[in-house]
Amino acid sequence: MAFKKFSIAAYACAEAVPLQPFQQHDVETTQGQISVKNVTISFQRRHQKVTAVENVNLNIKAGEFVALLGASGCGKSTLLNAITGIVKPTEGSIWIDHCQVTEPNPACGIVFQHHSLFPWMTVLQNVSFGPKMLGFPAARSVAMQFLTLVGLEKFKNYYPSMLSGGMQQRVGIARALATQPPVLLMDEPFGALDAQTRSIMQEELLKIWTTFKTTVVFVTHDIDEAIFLSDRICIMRSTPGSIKEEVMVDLDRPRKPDVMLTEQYIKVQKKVLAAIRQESLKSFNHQLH
Ligand SMILES: Nc1ncnc2c1ncn2[C@@H]1O[C@H](COP(=O)(O)OP(=O)(O)OP(=O)(O)O)[C@@H](O)[C@H]1O
Repeated sequence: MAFKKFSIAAYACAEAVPLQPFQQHDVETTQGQISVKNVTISFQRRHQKVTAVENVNLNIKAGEFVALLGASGCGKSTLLNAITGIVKPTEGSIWIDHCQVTEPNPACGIVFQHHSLFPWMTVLQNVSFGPKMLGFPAARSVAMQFLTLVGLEKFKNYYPSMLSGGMQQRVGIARALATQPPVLLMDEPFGALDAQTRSIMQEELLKIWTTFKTTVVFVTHDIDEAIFLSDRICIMRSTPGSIKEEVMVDLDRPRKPDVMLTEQYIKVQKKVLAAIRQESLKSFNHQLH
């Protein structure tokens, strides 16, 4: 299937041809390399300057699954929003495939905690909206492929309000992937789901990622979620937010929930727990004062 190159200037400068859908895991992914260079992000809050993120350096390989893990308020969402181009770094720069991010750009698909589907559109209309906007030929059939990928092809004519929370998030994932972005940014996408649905969605996400090997940056508070999903966990420290430690997750793939019972998993968990607990206590005390 051939797709037009994106016409939006921010993405066109990468001179990238969008990934083909259903790219296999064993095919080496070359797009979606992220480079965060000396990034500091400050906000003006009334008369006070708030530094949300300070001097962050992070390199993410094409096709890598990286979790940003940290206590509430440590700057995870701010960093993610800077990668999307929604927030501008006060200092430093962010690059995707050697193209500097200066504005919101279609190289990144985004999934938030609360789905941001258009309530007046059907599931299919929601998923085909992005491809249509980017001028893809056959936007509807591309959208159908991604709906099939998340197992919701039978619900194409439903409106979002007719779906469960887990189904709405699946539509959100299909919508984010339908423009075939080299990077998928996920901000606590399963945070509002119950434990059972969340666990199923994590497995589903890994299956989708295995099929469509995009780079994923996944924000979460949840240690087990970060370990189960990712190749690497970046643990953030608070006030101001920065990367305290990186932990490699060298567990075999494909992963099933029972990986959590293995010695190897518990070893990674202990490492992450030790780093995060120190930071959580610090952040909690800071919020109290
Ligand atoms: N637009 C803004 N204006 C002012 N301050 C902001 C803005 N966005 C974020 N902040 C501040 O920056 C800090 C980091 O916020 P951010 O939302 O990135 O943290 P987080 O780690 O994602 O938190 P949570 O896990 O609770 O969502 C917080 O102190 C927050 O109040």
